[in-house]
Amino acid sequence: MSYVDEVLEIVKKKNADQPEFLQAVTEVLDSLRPCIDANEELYRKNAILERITEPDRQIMFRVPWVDDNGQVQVNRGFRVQFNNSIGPYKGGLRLHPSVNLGIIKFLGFEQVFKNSLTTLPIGGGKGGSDFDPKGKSDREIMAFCQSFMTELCKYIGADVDVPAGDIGTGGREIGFLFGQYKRIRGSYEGVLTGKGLTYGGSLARTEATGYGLLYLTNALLKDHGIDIAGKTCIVSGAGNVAIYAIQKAHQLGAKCVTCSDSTGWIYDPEGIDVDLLKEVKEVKRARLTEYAAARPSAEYHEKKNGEHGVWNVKGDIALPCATQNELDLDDAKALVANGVISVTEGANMPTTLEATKYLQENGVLFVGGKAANAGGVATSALEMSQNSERLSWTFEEVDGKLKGIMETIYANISDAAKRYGVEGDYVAGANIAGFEKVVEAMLAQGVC
Ligand SMILES: NC(=O)C1=CN([C@@H]2O[C@H](COP(=O)(O)OP(=O)(O)OC[C@H]3O[C@@H](n4cnc5c(N)ncnc54)[C@H](O)[C@@H]3O)[C@@H](O)[C@H]2O)C=CC1
Ligand SMILES: O=C(O)CCC(=O)C(=O)O
Repeated sequence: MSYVDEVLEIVKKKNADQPEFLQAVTEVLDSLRPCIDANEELYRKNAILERITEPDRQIMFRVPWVDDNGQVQVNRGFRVQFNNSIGPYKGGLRLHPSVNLGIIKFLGFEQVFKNSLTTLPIGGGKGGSDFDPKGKSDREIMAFCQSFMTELCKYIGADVDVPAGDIGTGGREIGFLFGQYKRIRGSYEGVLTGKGLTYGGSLARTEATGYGLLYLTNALLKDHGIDIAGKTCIVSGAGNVAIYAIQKAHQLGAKCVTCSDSTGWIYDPEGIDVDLLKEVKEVKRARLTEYAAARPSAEYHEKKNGEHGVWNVKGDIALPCATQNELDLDDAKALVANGVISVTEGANMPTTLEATKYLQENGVLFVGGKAANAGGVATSALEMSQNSERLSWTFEEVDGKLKGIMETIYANISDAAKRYGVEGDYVAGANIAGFEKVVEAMLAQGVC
């Protein structure tokens, strides 16, 4: 049996109840085959695959907090510190009722490769809670964040582990978490990224994941002789990533005609109005029905199970920016039938394994989230640099570095795929390029 198959079997046995983690590991190890085969003896002797698929540590804790009725609520908190071979653990905190250990492990595992691709010195980790921020008052959010950080603060630090935002964790939550860390540890340090601009945040971090997604998409299309200007984009999600992806796509001359949230989706043939979307989602934290009510050109569709939603809309460029496994095989078939040119993932693992395979086999240019959405964490690393030197860079400086990083990521994943004889397979290219750097560091640091 090959080394990859042996380790896949072990991982499946050890983590049988964690489907998302198994999906992420299967995708990575399968696509690493050419690289592993070329170095099998060395990697096997050093148990590289066994070590890279097992987190350094998994922390789970109780998060008690008091709601507005005086009732004590209890949630479960997680931080998975996956691999710190190339830098301190780095990755977001997800607050969503669906969060469990397997989901945090899949996200932490992906973060190891993604962070390596950024070219910056950051290891991989992820955390979160099954707490649902929807419908909570600001005081309830603060109570939860303070309790969560009271436990988490024992395990993190500017040179140890630096959390950030993800689904359900935005500027408001990062502020409450930072305040509690400072209060307990007595240290004013860059322990979180995505901070407000008055207390150590970086310009362009809010925009970075969405902007970075478009910088990479543009580099991909250019390399294939395609002009992004004039193209139609289909976008899912209506949160941080989706909003700034739409904004940058419009700046580049494309038109985004859809967005979605967990209850429904919008088709707006005149192009999504970003200012209105920001008002509805960032300021009012409301549903997309409010967007439709204020915009005569928009149609609102209630989400129905089994329907393709935004993936049925005809477009050239698909940008999944909501959540994992939101684009399945049937959706992929609908996209191909409608002539989609590219799919670049703003979310983490939004496309199922079967859908990815179908898109690739049908000639769609496909770049997975580890490369395509790396602009967020890359800019977080730039925030860490600014905190270390006690300086703030201009928006143009940060945005310029972000663009350069995304273009380098595209060049590196494209080159890695070519080196291993799988030209144009950007999933394999990203996994190989991310893996090579981490493994070199692991080998240099001995058995740990
Ligand atoms: N915020 C960041 O810097 C980064 C985020 N990501 C990933 O991007 C994705 C989106 O994250 P954010 O925009 O930050 O979160 P967010 O909380 O700002 O927004 C998430 C959006 O997706 C929608 N959504 C959630 N589940 C959905 C579903 N089942 N169907 C349709 N819409 C759904 C929500 O209603 C919300 O509008 C996640 O997969 C996250 O892990 C990846 C890299 C960095
Ligand atoms: O900025 C960060 O550290 C985290 C971003 C993130 O969670 C992600 O890349 O999925």
